[in-house]
Amino acid sequence: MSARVLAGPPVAAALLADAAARASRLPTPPNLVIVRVGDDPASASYVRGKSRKAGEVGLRSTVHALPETTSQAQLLALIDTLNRDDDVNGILVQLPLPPQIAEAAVLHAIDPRKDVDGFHPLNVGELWAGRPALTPCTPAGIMYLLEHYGIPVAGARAVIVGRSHLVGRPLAALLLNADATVTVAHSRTRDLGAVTREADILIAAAGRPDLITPEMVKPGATVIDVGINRVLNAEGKGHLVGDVHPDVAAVAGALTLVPGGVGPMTVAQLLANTVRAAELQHAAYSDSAQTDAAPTDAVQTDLGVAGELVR
Ligand SMILES: NC(=O)C1=CN([C@@H]2O[C@H](COP(=O)(O)OP(=O)(O)OC[C@H]3O[C@@H](n4cnc5c(N)ncnc54)[C@H](OP(=O)(O)O)[C@@H]3O)[C@@H](O)[C@H]2O)C=CC1
Ligand SMILES: Nc1nc(=O)c2c([nH]1)NC[C@@H]1CN(c3ccc(C(=O)N[C@@H](CCC(=O)O)C(=O)O)cc3)C=[N+]21
Repeated sequence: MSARVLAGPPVAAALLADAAARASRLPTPPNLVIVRVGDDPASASYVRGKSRKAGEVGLRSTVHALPETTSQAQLLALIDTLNRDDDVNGILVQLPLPPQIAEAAVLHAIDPRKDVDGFHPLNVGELWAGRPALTPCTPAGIMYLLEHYGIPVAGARAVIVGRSHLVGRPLAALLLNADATVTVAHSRTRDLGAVTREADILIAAAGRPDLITPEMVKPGATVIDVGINRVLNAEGKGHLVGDVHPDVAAVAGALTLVPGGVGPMTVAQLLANTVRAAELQHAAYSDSAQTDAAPTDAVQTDLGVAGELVR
């Protein structure tokens, strides 16, 4: 048996085409600002990829590359400026940050309506309350991929390996909201294989090459590989592998590959979130114009969250 490959790029293209069409109906092209601190080459390369894709679908994007020595106060000052700038629709601060900057302080500071990563505590809370507004890109991209390929989620047993704020936790919320029965495993989980073998849908997001081996997978299960691990081959050349051993393809019913699986979905979902944020901001502005309220500043304080519930 050989598993069906759930390819990411064609599905990402469909999501991007939809985002581009929606963007073209807005008065100005949505504007995404990406902030990165330090000179990690992998991080710089992701950011370039996101920015290039933004241009391809008719969005504007700006990258702020700050030095490794940037203080927390300096980063917060930049975020404050971006929050106040009505021409900025989405703000993404690339993680991880250097040790002198507290991640939580930064994520709290971003205006929740511009929080295209969905990491602000308001957006996290709304997601867990079952009222998702702006949702984290990798988990939302995985849900889109499952839906596109017709993988049933309601009633399914879903097991996520990894509990990060970036992937594992928000994905658990999205799967729960979609009526899956969800288990979240992590490094302290006892007998990981016994847990993962229960899964109809198994998501590996641990950042450990070959963590998921064939005997850990129920025959016919759908396996989603989120891991991005740079490893050296025998000739000393670097390449990317996921968290799932290649032999899992003989057991699984369907699976994603690395590269070419979840990664492109993450980028596409980021741009879809940017368009969504811009749509909500424009709708809020025109609603307030109808009621003669004072422009933007008043609107900004009246609105709670970047979601459906502001309507
Ligand atoms: N494709 C994409 O678009 C994206 C890919 N990634 C990739 O996904 C992977 C995970 O990223 P991220 O969530 O940020 O990583 P983190 O390092 O923040 O979290 C890893 C999680 O995996 C758990 N874990 C680690 N080792 C094991 C193990 N042996 N058994 C069980 N659980 C384990 C950890 O457990 P504990 O909490 O106990 O420490 C932790 O919860 C990385 O490879 C990253 O590069 C990330 C974002 C986007
Ligand atoms: N605030 C924040 N938001 C993020 O979403 C975020 C982050 N920080 N920090 C780092 C992780 C990682 N991440 C990836 C995005 C795209 C690919 C991607 O496009 N991967 C391609 C391969 C790319 C290559 O070849 O290098 C693929 O899997 O096919 C991978 C990983 C987003 N992250």
